[in-house]
Order: sequence, then C-alpha cells, then structure tokens
Amino acid sequence: MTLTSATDVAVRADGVVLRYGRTTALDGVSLSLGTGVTGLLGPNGAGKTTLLRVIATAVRPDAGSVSTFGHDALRGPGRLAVRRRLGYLPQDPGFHPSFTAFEFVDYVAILKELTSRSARHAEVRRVLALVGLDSVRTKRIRALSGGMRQRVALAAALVGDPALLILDEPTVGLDPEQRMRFRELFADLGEDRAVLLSTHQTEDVMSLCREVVVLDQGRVLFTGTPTDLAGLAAGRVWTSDSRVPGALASWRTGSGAYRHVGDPPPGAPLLDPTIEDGYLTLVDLHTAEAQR
Ligand SMILES: Nc1ncnc2c1ncn2[C@@H]1O[C@H](COP(=O)(O)OP(=O)(O)OP(=O)(O)O)[C@@H](O)[C@H]1O
Repeated sequence: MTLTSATDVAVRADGVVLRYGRTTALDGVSLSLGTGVTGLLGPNGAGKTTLLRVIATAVRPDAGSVSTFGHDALRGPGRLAVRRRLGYLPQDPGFHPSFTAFEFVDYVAILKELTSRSARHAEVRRVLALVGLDSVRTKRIRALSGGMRQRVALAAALVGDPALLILDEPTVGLDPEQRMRFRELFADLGEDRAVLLSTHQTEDVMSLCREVVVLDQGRVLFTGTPTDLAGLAAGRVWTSDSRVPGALASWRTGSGAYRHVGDPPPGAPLLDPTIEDGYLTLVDLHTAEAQR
C-alpha cells in the first residue's frame, strides 16, 4: 500500500517526550513526514533511535501524540492499523543465526500476518530479490557477511510493501558499492511512500533526502532541505596554507591546503559548504547556546 501524493502526511508527531529514568531522550519532538526520504541526523545519544522506536510503535512516549495515516499510533486499534502499514529496520535486528535468509524473512512474514503459505513465500522471494539476495536465500545467517545480513534485515522490513519505512542506520558496515545499491533502492521506495532514515552518513542524506531533521539532546534543531542545512555554513568554510587554531574543524586535505569551518578571518578565500559543514555549524551553535 502506498501514499498517493507528495502532500500526503504519513506521520505527525507532536510534543513527544520520552524519559529513561533521569535521562530525557526526547524532549518535546514535533515533526511531520510525507512522501519521500527524510533523513534524521544527530550526534550520538541525540535521541534518533528512540524517536524511530516511538514512530515504529515499539515504545510508548511519556507525553505527546503520534498520528500515522490518520490513526492514533500510541493506543487503541489505531496502533495495530499502523503496525500493519509500517516496516522497521532496527539497529540490531536480533537474527537467529541458524535460520537461513529465507527462513528469517518468512518468519517475519508470518508475524506480519501473511497467512497463505504460497502467497507468503512469493512475497519473501520478492523482497529477497529486491535487496539482491536471491542467490543466497538458502544460506544460514551465520554464514553471511555483515553487509548481507543488513540486506536480510532490510528485506524483512519490506515484507508486505509497507507505506511507511523506518530505517535505523541501514548503511552501517556496507561497502561503497552496497551503499550505492541501498541508495538506489531507498530512492525508488521513497517515490510513493514515506521513508524515515536515521544515519550518520551525511552523503546519504545529501544524495537521497527530500528533507532532513536534525536532533540534538532530544530536541529538533533543524528541519529543511539538505541544501538548506549546508547553507547554514555559508561564509564559514575557508581554505589556507596552514592550520588555524580555534576553528571548529580544521584539517589538511589531500592537496596539501587546509580546510576550515568556523569564523573565517577577513578576506579568507571561502569554499562552498557541504551538508557536513552545515551540520557541524548547527550543532556547535546549539552547544554554545546551551552552555550560556
Ligand atoms: N534503554 C535505555 N535505557 C536508558 N537510557 C537509554 C536507553 N536507550 C537510550 N538511552 C539514552 O537515551 C538517549 C538517546 O539515545 P538514542 O539511542 O535514542 O540516541 P541516538 O541518537 O540513536 O544515538 P546513536 O547515534 O549513538 O545511535 C541517550 O542518552 C541514551 O543513553
């Protein structure tokens, strides 16, 4: 089942708060997700996984609301209706190592209520083919490489053709070719469904995402396009022949010139900012504000 237009709102979260004991992992998060791939960026511990778990209905927040496809995703029959339309790739999928790839995905398909055996097996073959695992479907998971296991987990998330896909760092551990294949697949999937992708790979966000949300310390710092995020560092990236103490980041590039992000000295030759520069600038400004 897919969304029908770019303006459809798949998920609307409002004022979501979640605490683990004394740690406030989400501190009033509001966002809306439509068709296309939305990237979720943020430093370690920002609350990305927790937010994905809330949207995937794996955990209930302490406060706030989440509406998915118009259903209340936090309680009542709406929660089940939402579960039937989402696919979730968690950070640690918890494979049973002696299952084959086919058996694992088939097991997930059973949990997803695909009861007819022949239709279910056809669906398992479809998703394994989508992620390019056709030829190893009878191999045990313990014998697969980390990248292949990641693809098995993605295939499991794709069972039943969900209209909302929630992917937690799906390209971790993949080689460049595999990462490219995943990007192609995510771009295709995002054409007619909502894909929420948590990642530390800023290049994935730049090349794939229609929108990017930056979380820090459980709060949304930024929502906009990847180009807007890069634009936050406009006028703040420059080059010189030597290291500059006090810059936010400063390193010698392969060509021998230094590249800096921060407050440039007057007249410094400026460079075009990347999304990484924008992200660094945003998080640094937020940290400085929080310390004031
Ligand atoms: N089960 C838990 N019990 C206690 N604290 C937790 C638990 N899960 C997460 N936290 C804390 O909640 C905060 C947010 O964690 P979360 O895993 O959501 O961040 P993240 O942005 O996904 O981090 P990373 O990029 O490192 O995966 C952190 O301070 C983390 O230590």
